[in-house]
Amino acid sequence: MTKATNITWHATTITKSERRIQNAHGSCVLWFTGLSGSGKSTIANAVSVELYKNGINEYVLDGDNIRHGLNKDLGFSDEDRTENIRRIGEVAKLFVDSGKVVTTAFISPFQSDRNQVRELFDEHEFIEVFVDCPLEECENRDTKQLYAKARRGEIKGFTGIDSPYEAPENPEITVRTKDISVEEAVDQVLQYLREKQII
Ligand SMILES: Nc1ncnc2c1ncn2[C@@H]1O[C@H](COP(=O)(O)OS(=O)(=O)O)[C@@H](OP(=O)(O)O)[C@H]1O
Ligand SMILES: Nc1ncnc2c1ncn2[C@@H]1O[C@H](COP(=O)(O)OP(=O)(O)O)[C@@H](O)[C@H]1O
Repeated sequence: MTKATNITWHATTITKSERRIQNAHGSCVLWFTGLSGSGKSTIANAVSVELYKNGINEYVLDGDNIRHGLNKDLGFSDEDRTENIRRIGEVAKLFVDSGKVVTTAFISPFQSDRNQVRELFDEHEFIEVFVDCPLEECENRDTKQLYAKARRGEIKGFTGIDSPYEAPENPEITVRTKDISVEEAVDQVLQYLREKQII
Protein backbone atom coordinates (compact mmCIF):
# COMPACT_ATOMS: atom_id res chain seq x y z
CA MET A 1 0.00 0.00 0.00
CA THR A 2 1.38 3.39 -0.99
CA LYS A 3 0.13 6.13 1.34
CA ALA A 4 1.50 9.09 -0.56
CA THR A 5 -0.35 10.49 -3.52
CA ASN A 6 0.88 12.74 -6.36
CA ILE A 7 4.24 11.01 -6.61
CA THR A 8 5.96 10.14 -9.88
CA TRP A 9 8.70 7.58 -10.55
CA HIS A 10 11.86 9.13 -12.02
CA ALA A 11 14.19 6.83 -13.93
CA THR A 12 17.85 7.67 -13.23
CA THR A 13 19.92 9.01 -16.12
CA ILE A 14 22.65 6.42 -15.57
CA THR A 15 21.06 2.97 -15.72
CA LYS A 16 21.76 -0.31 -13.95
CA SER A 17 23.04 -1.75 -17.25
CA GLU A 18 25.53 1.08 -17.62
CA ARG A 19 26.79 0.59 -14.07
CA ARG A 20 27.24 -3.12 -14.76
CA ILE A 21 29.21 -2.36 -17.92
CA GLN A 22 31.46 0.04 -16.03
CA ASN A 23 31.97 -2.51 -13.23
CA ALA A 24 32.55 -5.32 -15.71
CA HIS A 25 30.39 -7.64 -13.62
CA GLY A 26 26.73 -8.25 -12.88
CA SER A 27 24.77 -7.31 -9.78
CA CYS A 28 22.50 -9.45 -7.64
CA VAL A 29 21.43 -10.19 -4.10
CA LEU A 30 22.61 -13.31 -2.33
CA TRP A 31 19.79 -13.72 0.19
CA PHE A 32 21.09 -15.91 3.03
CA THR A 33 18.34 -17.38 5.17
CA GLY A 34 18.58 -19.79 8.09
CA LEU A 35 18.29 -20.25 11.82
CA SER A 36 20.19 -18.09 14.27
CA GLY A 37 23.70 -19.54 14.46
CA SER A 38 23.41 -21.45 11.18
CA GLY A 39 26.25 -19.39 9.67
CA LYS A 40 24.54 -16.66 7.63
CA SER A 41 26.75 -13.78 8.79
CA THR A 42 29.94 -15.81 8.69
CA ILE A 43 29.41 -17.01 5.11
CA ALA A 44 27.90 -13.74 3.82
CA ASN A 45 30.95 -11.86 5.09
CA ALA A 46 33.41 -14.47 3.85
CA VAL A 47 31.80 -14.35 0.39
CA SER A 48 32.04 -10.57 0.43
CA VAL A 49 35.73 -10.70 1.34
CA GLU A 50 36.45 -12.98 -1.62
CA LEU A 51 34.42 -10.73 -3.94
CA TYR A 52 36.21 -7.64 -2.65
CA LYS A 53 39.63 -9.26 -3.13
CA ASN A 54 38.62 -9.96 -6.74
CA GLY A 55 37.62 -6.37 -7.43
CA ILE A 56 33.87 -6.98 -7.31
CA ASN A 57 31.68 -4.19 -5.90
CA GLU A 58 30.00 -5.79 -2.91
CA TYR A 59 28.13 -4.89 0.26
CA VAL A 60 26.86 -6.84 3.28
CA LEU A 61 23.49 -6.12 4.88
CA ASP A 62 23.46 -7.88 8.25
CA GLY A 63 20.43 -8.48 10.48
CA ASP A 64 21.78 -7.31 13.81
CA ASN A 65 23.28 -4.16 12.25
CA ILE A 66 20.15 -3.09 10.38
CA ARG A 67 18.12 -3.55 13.55
CA HIS A 68 20.40 -0.99 15.25
CA GLY A 69 19.46 1.68 12.71
CA LEU A 70 16.98 1.56 9.85
CA ASN A 71 14.77 -1.02 11.58
CA LYS A 72 15.24 -0.11 15.22
CA ASP A 73 11.49 0.41 15.53
CA LEU A 74 10.88 -3.28 14.82
CA GLY A 75 10.81 -6.27 17.19
CA PHE A 76 10.34 -9.98 16.57
CA SER A 77 6.58 -10.41 16.22
CA ASP A 78 5.56 -12.08 12.94
CA GLU A 79 4.34 -8.70 11.64
CA ASP A 80 7.58 -6.93 12.55
CA ARG A 81 9.70 -9.66 10.96
CA THR A 82 7.64 -9.30 7.77
CA GLU A 83 8.16 -5.54 7.75
CA ASN A 84 11.87 -6.04 8.53
CA ILE A 85 12.28 -8.26 5.48
CA ARG A 86 10.17 -6.00 3.25
CA ARG A 87 12.39 -3.00 4.04
CA ILE A 88 15.62 -4.97 3.60
CA GLY A 89 14.32 -6.24 0.29
CA GLU A 90 13.80 -2.67 -0.89
CA VAL A 91 17.26 -1.66 0.33
CA ALA A 92 18.82 -4.67 -1.39
CA LYS A 93 17.05 -3.67 -4.60
CA LEU A 94 18.70 -0.25 -4.46
CA PHE A 95 22.10 -1.87 -4.00
CA VAL A 96 21.50 -4.19 -6.95
CA ASP A 97 20.42 -1.18 -9.01
CA SER A 98 23.67 0.53 -7.97
CA GLY A 99 25.59 -2.37 -9.56
CA LYS A 100 26.70 -4.27 -6.48
CA VAL A 101 26.68 -7.88 -5.44
CA VAL A 102 24.91 -7.58 -2.10
CA THR A 103 24.82 -10.28 0.54
CA THR A 104 22.08 -10.22 3.17
CA ALA A 105 22.06 -12.17 6.42
CA PHE A 106 18.58 -12.25 7.95
CA ILE A 107 16.76 -15.19 9.44
CA SER A 108 13.81 -14.25 7.16
CA PRO A 109 11.79 -17.14 8.54
CA PHE A 110 8.72 -16.91 6.30
CA GLN A 111 8.64 -18.24 2.75
CA SER A 112 5.94 -15.72 1.76
CA ASP A 113 8.16 -12.80 2.85
CA ARG A 114 11.11 -14.16 0.86
CA ASN A 115 8.82 -14.65 -2.14
CA GLN A 116 7.67 -11.04 -1.87
CA VAL A 117 11.29 -9.88 -1.94
CA ARG A 118 12.02 -12.11 -4.94
CA GLU A 119 9.14 -10.38 -6.74
CA LEU A 120 10.97 -7.04 -6.46
CA PHE A 121 13.79 -8.29 -8.67
CA ASP A 122 14.35 -9.21 -12.29
CA GLU A 123 14.89 -12.89 -13.05
CA HIS A 124 18.25 -14.25 -11.81
CA GLU A 125 18.92 -11.19 -9.60
CA PHE A 126 17.53 -12.76 -6.42
CA ILE A 127 19.54 -15.75 -5.25
CA GLU A 128 18.09 -17.49 -2.22
CA VAL A 129 20.82 -19.22 -0.22
CA PHE A 130 19.53 -21.66 2.38
CA VAL A 131 22.03 -21.93 5.21
CA ASP A 132 20.90 -25.35 6.29
CA CYS A 133 21.95 -26.36 9.78
CA PRO A 134 20.01 -28.53 12.23
CA LEU A 135 18.54 -26.70 15.22
CA GLU A 136 20.50 -29.00 17.54
CA GLU A 137 23.81 -27.90 15.97
CA CYS A 138 22.83 -24.19 16.08
CA GLU A 139 21.91 -24.63 19.70
CA ASN A 140 25.24 -26.31 20.46
CA ARG A 141 27.09 -23.39 18.83
CA ASP A 142 24.94 -20.79 20.64
CA THR A 143 27.54 -18.08 19.96
CA LYS A 144 25.37 -15.38 21.53
CA GLN A 145 23.87 -17.54 24.29
CA LEU A 146 20.41 -16.67 22.93
CA TYR A 147 19.19 -20.27 22.67
CA ALA A 148 20.05 -20.77 26.34
CA LYS A 149 18.04 -17.68 27.19
CA ALA A 150 15.15 -18.82 25.00
CA ARG A 151 15.14 -22.27 26.66
CA ARG A 152 15.04 -20.56 30.07
CA GLY A 153 12.04 -18.55 28.86
CA GLU A 154 13.96 -15.26 29.03
CA ILE A 155 13.35 -14.59 25.31
CA LYS A 156 9.87 -15.20 23.94
CA GLY A 157 9.25 -16.02 20.29
CA PHE A 158 12.76 -17.18 19.46
CA THR A 159 13.10 -18.69 15.98
CA GLY A 160 13.28 -22.48 16.08
CA ILE A 161 12.18 -22.63 19.73
CA ASP A 162 8.77 -20.97 19.97
CA SER A 163 8.64 -19.11 16.66
CA PRO A 164 8.60 -20.89 13.28
CA TYR A 165 11.30 -21.17 10.62
CA GLU A 166 10.05 -22.16 7.18
CA ALA A 167 12.88 -23.75 5.19
CA PRO A 168 13.11 -22.55 1.57
CA GLU A 169 11.03 -24.60 -0.85
CA ASN A 170 13.21 -24.02 -3.89
CA PRO A 171 16.45 -22.20 -3.03
CA GLU A 172 19.05 -21.54 -5.72
CA ILE A 173 21.80 -22.68 -3.34
CA THR A 174 21.84 -24.81 -0.18
CA VAL A 175 24.90 -24.81 2.06
CA ARG A 176 24.93 -27.46 4.77
CA THR A 177 27.13 -25.89 7.39
CA LYS A 178 27.16 -28.93 9.68
CA ASP A 179 28.89 -30.91 6.94
CA ILE A 180 31.11 -28.41 5.12
CA SER A 181 33.61 -25.75 6.13
CA VAL A 182 33.15 -21.99 5.71
CA GLU A 183 35.67 -22.10 2.84
CA GLU A 184 33.72 -24.84 1.07
CA ALA A 185 30.49 -22.89 1.49
CA VAL A 186 32.13 -19.78 0.04
CA ASP A 187 33.43 -21.80 -2.93
CA GLN A 188 29.95 -23.19 -3.53
CA VAL A 189 28.44 -19.68 -3.67
CA LEU A 190 31.22 -18.24 -5.85
CA GLN A 191 30.95 -21.19 -8.23
CA TYR A 192 27.24 -20.41 -8.65
CA LEU A 193 27.98 -16.75 -9.42
CA ARG A 194 30.57 -17.79 -12.02
CA GLU A 195 28.24 -20.34 -13.63
CA LYS A 196 25.57 -17.68 -13.99
CA GLN A 197 28.20 -15.28 -15.36
CA ILE A 198 27.42 -12.67 -12.71
CA ILE A 199 31.11 -12.46 -11.84
N1 LIG B 1 13.19 -13.68 19.16
C1 LIG B 1 14.25 -13.73 18.34
N2 LIG B 1 14.25 -14.62 17.31
C2 LIG B 1 15.32 -14.67 16.49
N3 LIG B 1 16.43 -13.91 16.61
C3 LIG B 1 16.47 -13.01 17.62
C4 LIG B 1 15.39 -12.89 18.53
N4 LIG B 1 15.71 -11.93 19.43
C5 LIG B 1 16.91 -11.47 19.10
N5 LIG B 1 17.38 -12.12 18.01
C6 LIG B 1 18.65 -11.75 17.36
O1 LIG B 1 18.27 -11.03 16.18
C7 LIG B 1 18.82 -11.63 15.03
C8 LIG B 1 17.74 -11.92 13.98
O2 LIG B 1 17.35 -10.76 13.35
P1 LIG B 1 16.77 -10.81 11.88
O3 LIG B 1 16.50 -9.41 11.50
O4 LIG B 1 17.68 -11.61 11.03
O5 LIG B 1 15.41 -11.62 12.11
S1 LIG B 1 14.16 -11.80 11.15
O6 LIG B 1 14.67 -12.05 9.80
O7 LIG B 1 13.38 -10.57 11.18
O8 LIG B 1 13.40 -12.93 11.69
C9 LIG B 1 19.45 -12.93 15.45
O9 LIG B 1 20.71 -12.88 14.81
P2 LIG B 1 21.40 -14.13 14.11
O10 LIG B 1 21.83 -15.00 15.25
O11 LIG B 1 22.56 -13.52 13.38
O12 LIG B 1 20.45 -14.80 13.17
C10 LIG B 1 19.54 -12.88 16.96
O13 LIG B 1 20.84 -12.50 17.34
N1 LIG C 1 30.58 -24.44 8.09
C1 LIG C 1 30.30 -23.34 8.81
N2 LIG C 1 29.75 -22.27 8.20
C2 LIG C 1 29.45 -21.15 8.91
N3 LIG C 1 29.65 -21.03 10.24
C3 LIG C 1 30.17 -22.08 10.91
C4 LIG C 1 30.52 -23.28 10.22
N4 LIG C 1 31.01 -24.15 11.12
C5 LIG C 1 30.99 -23.50 12.31
N5 LIG C 1 30.49 -22.26 12.20
C6 LIG C 1 30.36 -21.30 13.30
O1 LIG C 1 28.97 -21.10 13.54
C7 LIG C 1 28.74 -19.77 13.99
C8 LIG C 1 27.72 -19.13 13.06
O2 LIG C 1 27.42 -17.84 13.53
P1 LIG C 1 26.84 -16.73 12.60
O3 LIG C 1 27.58 -16.67 11.32
O4 LIG C 1 26.75 -15.48 13.42
O5 LIG C 1 25.39 -17.31 12.28
P2 LIG C 1 24.04 -16.53 11.94
O6 LIG C 1 24.42 -15.26 11.23
O7 LIG C 1 23.29 -17.48 11.05
O8 LIG C 1 23.37 -16.29 13.25
C9 LIG C 1 30.07 -19.03 13.95
O9 LIG C 1 30.63 -19.03 15.23
C10 LIG C 1 30.90 -19.90 13.00
O10 LIG C 1 32.28 -19.84 13.27
